[in-house]
Amino acid sequence: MARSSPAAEEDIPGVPARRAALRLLDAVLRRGDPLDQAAPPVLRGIERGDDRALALAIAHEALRWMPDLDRLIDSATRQPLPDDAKARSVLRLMLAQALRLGLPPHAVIATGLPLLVGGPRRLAHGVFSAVLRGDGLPEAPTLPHAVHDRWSAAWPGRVDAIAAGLAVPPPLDLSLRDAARTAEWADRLGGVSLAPGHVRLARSGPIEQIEGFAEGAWWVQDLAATVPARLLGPGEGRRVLDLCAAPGGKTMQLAAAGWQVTVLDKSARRLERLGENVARIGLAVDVVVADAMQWRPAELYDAVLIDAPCSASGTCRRHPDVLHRLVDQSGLEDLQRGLLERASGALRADGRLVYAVCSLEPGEGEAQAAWVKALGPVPITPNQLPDGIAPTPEGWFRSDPGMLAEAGGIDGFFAAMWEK
Ligand SMILES: C[S@@+](CC[C@H](N)C(=O)[O-])C[C@H]1O[C@@H](n2cnc3c(N)ncnc32)[C@H](O)[C@@H]1O
Repeated sequence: MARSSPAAEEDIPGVPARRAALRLLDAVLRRGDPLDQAAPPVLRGIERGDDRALALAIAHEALRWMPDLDRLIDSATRQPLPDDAKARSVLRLMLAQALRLGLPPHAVIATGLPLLVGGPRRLAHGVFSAVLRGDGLPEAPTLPHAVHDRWSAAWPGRVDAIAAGLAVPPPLDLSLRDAARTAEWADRLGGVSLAPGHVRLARSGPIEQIEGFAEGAWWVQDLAATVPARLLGPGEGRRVLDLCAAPGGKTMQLAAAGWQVTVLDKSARRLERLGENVARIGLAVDVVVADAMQWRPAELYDAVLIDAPCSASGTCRRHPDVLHRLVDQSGLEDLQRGLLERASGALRADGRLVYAVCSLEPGEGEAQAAWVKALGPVPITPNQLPDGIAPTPEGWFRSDPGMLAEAGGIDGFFAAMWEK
């Protein structure tokens, strides 16, 4: 049989999406790029929205289940493929499609093997078929070794629940512009609410098609990420500094709650997105593009919210790439302390400071909160948190992806509050 040329294979429908998924995997594993950052240039050449979504879904599931997929691959080869072998990556993607996305094996083979032009296609075909004849994946993904060891030490007894929380892609959480209409929107969208101003939907797909998007009735935001702004309560026209604000999830909550918001971020590009988001919701804020470590406020604020840059490991349900990119956090931890000092300086007397990170690393959360000595702690109360989550004994908020399992889970987050 004549071998088909690479160009002809590229024409097979579905191959470009798989090729894009392979490039995404490569960007994360080889270059350490965040998937969100790698995706736009990789997906730009793919015309159809559903193909772009498929490429992302394949990469997500391969990263979410990678240690388990690797174990299955190794169980079906006499000589283990090197970690960075293209055939291993292609097999991870093929198995993620068959075992996680439920795509028919013949379609997976037809669109997967063309990625191995001139490579060990026969071997890949054999391994794929052998794995499909086996027991498949466990109920919960196995965490990469380094992550498992670190979280076992940090959260004794929680690591299995955290891994179980990663087993399925999370639901879609919406924050409402008008929290007084929570029951109405939950009903209209067929969702459930776990806190005022929050609606959770089981569905995924293009968010633009969900009712209320065009009129700016809501924005997408994980339930855990809504806690820091909730802690500050209604603004009643008072002034808040939203430090490290882009792309603006917490900004919109604060503005919708009646705060006069000044947002600051060092990324002009991310602030552009914040501007679009805020405009869609019909809110207005003052914007400062600056490095928070250099900027000096002209006046003091009634409140400051720091949503500090961090490892983002708490978002591993939505962004499984963070499991494979976790690096030395010491630089970030220094920056977080610097931001805490700067923020205290921007607060007026009696002003409140909230510090938050979407991290499961205690060094970025609990240790930073314990380090703050110059301000008076304001313990978080149970009614400030979603039902089912209690404040820690120190009066902080700590969530992890194993919590609220029956209700669809929650991201890992930390928040603490002080008064000057
Ligand atoms: C966790 S994200 C903020 C998410 C945002 N608060 C929200 O709710 O949508 C952290 C942000 O910190 C910004 N950032 C990092 N270092 C900074 C610095 N030194 N000064 C100002 N912003 C910084 C990043 O550009 C990024 O937008």
